[in-house]
Amino acid sequence: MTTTLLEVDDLRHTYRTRQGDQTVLDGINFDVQRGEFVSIVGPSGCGKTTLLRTLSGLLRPTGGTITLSGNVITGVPKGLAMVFQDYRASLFPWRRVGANVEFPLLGRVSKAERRARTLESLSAVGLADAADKYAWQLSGGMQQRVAIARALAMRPELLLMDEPFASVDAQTRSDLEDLLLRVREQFDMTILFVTHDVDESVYLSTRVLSLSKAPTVKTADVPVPLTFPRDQIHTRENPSFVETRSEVARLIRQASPGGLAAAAGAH
Ligand SMILES: Nc1ncnc2c1ncn2[C@@H]1O[C@H](COP(=O)(O)OP(=O)(O)OP(=O)(O)O)[C@@H](O)[C@H]1O
Repeated sequence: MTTTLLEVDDLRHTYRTRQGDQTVLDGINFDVQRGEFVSIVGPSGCGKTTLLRTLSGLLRPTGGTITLSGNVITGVPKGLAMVFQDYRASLFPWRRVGANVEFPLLGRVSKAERRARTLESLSAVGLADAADKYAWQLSGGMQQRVAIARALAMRPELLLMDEPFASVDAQTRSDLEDLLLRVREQFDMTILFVTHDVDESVYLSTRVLSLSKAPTVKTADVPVPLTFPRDQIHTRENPSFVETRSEVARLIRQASPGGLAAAAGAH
């Protein structure tokens, strides 16, 4: 039986600046069921980050409602964690890895529980031995694994990820994708994942939502007809993968005709 974890109803956001108003989200509707892995794709600047910021309670939308586990979000909700693209800005470089993972739990759970969760989360991302290192001593991919461990330690019902693998090299990215699928299963998490990468969206997800350019609406809700576990070679060769990736790529192209080439005036 599926149960709804997140409900987004007619979500709207207009930035009010000195240069004038800019409507970014223009009535977005979707639900996420518990256990789903939903990716969001759309043209650059369409408001994906704005959407995640409203979902995380960091930005109050100018219209619509967001409900998590039946509660309307009015501030930063419990049960939610977020991983950003820029791991350098999200970790404290001068703190040890263990202290970074533990940080959001301070004042929330007992010391023994913090220790246990930190160890479990770092083990899950393959960094149990790195707890005493400083974050600055780690590679980019390892730092992003620490950021994932920190999110896991919070035991979130919903994990929001904003292009988390966009700043690492291709091999590290594949490794992180597979790691994320493993920990999702181990921790029984629901994930909402923003990415620019069509292949990544299909590889990871149970469903892909595509957005138009701003003022932004949802243009399609594409189910991914692939089972888990997934495999970087075989899944990507699967005809269902190839077909779904073409569909998502077409949707993005339609949303942004000409793409960057048109924006740059290229022929
Ligand atoms: N704090 C803000 N004040 C005013 N305008 C903003 C603010 N944040 C974002 N915007 C504008 O809102 C629009 C959407 O930005 P947002 O970062 O949400 O898009 P995005 O889809 O995540 O972009 P990208 O794909 O390039 O990462 C952009 O035109 C941006 O300039």
